[in-house]
Amino acid sequence: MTAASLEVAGLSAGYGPTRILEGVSFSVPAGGRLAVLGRNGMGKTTLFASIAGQTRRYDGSVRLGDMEITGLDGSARALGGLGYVPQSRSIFKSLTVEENLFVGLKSRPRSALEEAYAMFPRLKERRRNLGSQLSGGEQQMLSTARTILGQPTVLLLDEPLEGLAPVICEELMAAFAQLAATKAMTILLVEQRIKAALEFADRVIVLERGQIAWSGTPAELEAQPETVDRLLGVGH
Ligand SMILES: Nc1ncnc2c1ncn2[C@@H]1O[C@H](COP(=O)(O)OP(=O)(O)OP(=O)(O)O)[C@@H](O)[C@H]1O
Repeated sequence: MTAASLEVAGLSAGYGPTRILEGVSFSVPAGGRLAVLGRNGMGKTTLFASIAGQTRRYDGSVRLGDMEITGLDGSARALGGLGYVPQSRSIFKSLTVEENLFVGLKSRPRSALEEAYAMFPRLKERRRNLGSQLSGGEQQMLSTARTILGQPTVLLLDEPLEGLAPVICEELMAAFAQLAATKAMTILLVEQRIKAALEFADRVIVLERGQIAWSGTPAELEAQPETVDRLLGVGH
């Protein structure tokens, strides 16, 4: 698998009559790592859900590599190579770890499960445990691994570190960095833990009320503490 570029142009989207995103445009080259930052409620999840085809679109377009995916529904976008790991860590709690991973395999051979276990050895240890018996960090690993088994060309990770202990955050970020280094997929990351996000990314966009308020490199953002305060709030 090789990574695909992602191009979002003039995207306005929301829920029913409620417009949340207004004219959002950015692109990520194949193999790029983009951090999407912003305070609570600024539209980060809505952006990912819109790229994944799960909101109402009013205007604009989304391209995945050479493919225009604007008119496709969520499952067609997934088949086209878009991997979405939502904030809710949607795993099947009444299935075992391994059964959850089978769902991600689609038509791939069972042996491909080893890719998931190599990325997250904890999942192998717990492969016969039910989803409901996993810690928050393990649920995040499972949700991510299941999506990655589908070999997406663009991967959206929505707040993977939310509510996790620092040691687990480090483990997850190391796995994401390893994945990014393979250049097998382009990765977009929404994260409230700004330091971790900036260490991971090569580009950053900051959302404010559904629009892009700032974009640049992690080093540029770190050199502008007033921008960080203004757009990301005190305490980050
Ligand atoms: N299903 C929905 N229906 C209507 N409005 C929604 C829905 N989901 C989110 N919103 C609204 O859209 C706006 C943006 O929310 P969104 O979850 O995209 O923000 P966010 O930046 O991801 O926030 P957080 O960091 O808290 O996850 C908020 O005002 C929110 O109340």
